[in-house]
Formats: sequence, C-alpha cells, structure tokens
Amino acid sequence: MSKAPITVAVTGAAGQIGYSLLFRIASGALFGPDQPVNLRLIEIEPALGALSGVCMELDDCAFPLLNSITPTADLDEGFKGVNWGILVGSVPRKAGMERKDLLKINGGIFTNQGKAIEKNAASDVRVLVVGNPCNTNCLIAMNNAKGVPSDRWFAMTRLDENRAKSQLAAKAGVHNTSVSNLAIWGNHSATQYPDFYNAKIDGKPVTDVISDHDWLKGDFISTVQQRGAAIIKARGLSSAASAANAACDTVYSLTHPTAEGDWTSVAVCSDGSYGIEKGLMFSFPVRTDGSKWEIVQGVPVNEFSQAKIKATEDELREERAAVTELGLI
Ligand SMILES: NC(=O)c1ccc[n+]([C@@H]2O[C@H](COP(=O)([O-])OP(=O)(O)OC[C@H]3O[C@@H](n4cnc5c(N)ncnc54)[C@H](O)[C@@H]3O)[C@@H](O)[C@H]2O)c1
Ligand SMILES: O=C(O)C[C@H](O)C(=O)O
Repeated sequence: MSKAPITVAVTGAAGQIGYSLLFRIASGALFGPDQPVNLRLIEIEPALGALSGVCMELDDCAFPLLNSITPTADLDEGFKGVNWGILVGSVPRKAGMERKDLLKINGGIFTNQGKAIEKNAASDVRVLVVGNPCNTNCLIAMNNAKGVPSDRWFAMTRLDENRAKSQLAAKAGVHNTSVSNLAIWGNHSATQYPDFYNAKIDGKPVTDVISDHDWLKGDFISTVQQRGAAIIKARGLSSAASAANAACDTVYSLTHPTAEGDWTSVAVCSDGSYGIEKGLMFSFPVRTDGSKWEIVQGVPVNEFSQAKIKATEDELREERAAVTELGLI
C-alpha cells in the first residue's frame, strides 16, 4: 500500500445498505484499485453486536485495500479525521409512507452527526447523505456544521438517475450505457423530475429516439418517482443493494472527471441556479474535474420541465419549513 489511506465513515453500518456498501468500499469501488481505505463504522449501541459480525466478514474477505476497521457508537470517534462521511443510518419507510413522513423520526439524527462532523472530520471532508428524506436530512446536517463549507454536502439522487436510464434504455431497446445526460431535478421523492427532454440515447435526444412521448411524460416519470415504493411493496424492505451501488457511483463520479459533454445527478446546496431558492439541497445536473464540481449551466428548461421543477422545489421548501419548526436547523 503506497498511497495514504482515505478514511470513510459509514453510519448505519449494520443495516441493509451497509451490508452491501461496506464490501464495495473495501474492494476499491469508490476510489480505485490502488487506494487504501480506513473504515469507520458507526452504529447505535443496540446494533453493535450485529456490526461485530459484519466486521468479522470484512476481515474474512482479506481485502488488500482495507487498512483498518473501527466499529463504534461514539460519533467523535467515528468521525475523527474522516475524509468522506456516508450517512446512511436512519429508519427506512414502510409500505404506504412517503419519505417525508420520516422527517420527525430521522431528522434528529442528523443534527448530532452534523455537529460531530464539524468538530472531528478532516479539513477536506465531504459528506453524502443517503438516509431519508435525504435532501432535507443533508440540509439539517449541513446547517449544524456551519464550519464545513456548503460545497462539501451531497444528498443522493443517483439511484433515481440509474433507474431512469434503465427505464429509457429498456423502452428504446438499447443498453443502459447508451443513455447519457440524465438529470434528476429536485427532491429524492415522488416529486422528483427525471428530465427526459435533455437526456440522450447514443448522442441523440431521447425524444427523437422514443416516439411515445405520452409514455415519457406519464409512465416514465411516475415509474421513476414510485420505484422505491414498488420495491418496498415487492420485497417488503426498501431498496438496499441498488442504493449501495448508487452511493458508490455518486462518490466515484464526484472524485473522477465527468465524461466530456455529460453530467451526473446529485443534490447540492442551491446557489440560485435555475431560479432554485438558495440554500435548498436540490438535485441538479452536475459535472466535475474530479476535485471541484459545478452545476451545469444553460440546460434548456421548457414549460413542462419548469412546472415539474417548481413542484419539487415547493416540496423541499415545505420540508425545510417543517424542520425549522422542529428546531432542527
Ligand atoms: N437516497 C436513496 O436513494 C435511498 C435509497 C434506499 C434507502 N435509503 C434510505 O437509507 C436509510 C437506511 O436504509 P437501510 O435499508 O439500510 O435501513 P436499515 O434499517 O436496514 O438500516 C439502518 C441502520 O441504521 C442504524 N441507525 C439508526 N439510527 C442510527 C444512528 N443515529 N446512528 C447510526 N446508525 C443508526 C440502524 O441501527 C440500522 O442498522 C433509510 O432511511 C432508507 O430510506 C435511501
Ligand atoms: O423509497 C424508499 O423509501 C427507499 C429509497 O429512497 C428508494 O428510493 O428506494
């Protein structure tokens, strides 16, 4: 191991997503095949027993890139010197719930974690929030860690991007790698807008390749918006392996240059781009050179898209008002 290890904290490490995610991180899926990692695995006390089993399994993989494993319920220990924090730990929704129903249940977790990150993490820390409702949980953590610059905070909409690409590819009868420029706008919720107008299939506009525009404007959008609920209904549990995969994709995409002309989707702190209220954690088309990211400017937004983007922005404002009222920010 020649490079200095990157230290990654994962909360909710003994949960469903953790069980997929940790093994991917340890095998090099985030930072590449020559980058060692330290894992800080954060759980609540009652889950430490289960976490010890996960640690045994990590040991039993003998991963060449895994430098150290620290299981803990102590936030100061867990976030000490951390370069990346992946905040998964929180309660998932059950059938019949919307993700925002989790605000009261999960919101409080992210105040303490934000404070602990500000106090303990490395000066280059970056944080990806996965636990739902992820946009607003990220807003809570960020607002409780004012010393960490706002461009370090991300909430995950990559699962939605991947779902949307897969749906478009299936409809067009192509492989999902043919689909590019798929922006998810707004909230990781049933109001998100998967923007097919600007997406491309083999470099051509999706609307030229897929002639069924009613499907694009109707079933395509609702399938992506409702995919999480469909999985809960089918599995009796919320998505886990695909969520862990999307977390790996997100960190990889934020730490490696974006392909020429393409973008990826992730919720970031709005700077007012596209008229979105500053300070909301809003999913935009984003590109990066591997270290500094930017919101892609000048993506055309027609009347149809504008209405969808407004609806998801309104929902995020409502969620922010709710957590403000709860005293979480
Ligand atoms: N953003 C997305 O695309 C996306 C996708 C799938 C799931 N999720 C969300 O991810 C979260 C986790 O899902 P899961 O299936 O792994 O749930 P899970 O119930 O299997 O695991 C959650 C784990 O978090 C732990 N936990 C609870 N409170 C904690 C705290 N304060 N600190 C540290 N750990 C804590 C629990 O002990 C548990 O082990 C849920 O909120 C779910 O809705 C988000
Ligand atoms: O839908 C959920 O509650 C879990 C997750 O956010 C998902 O999109 O699969």
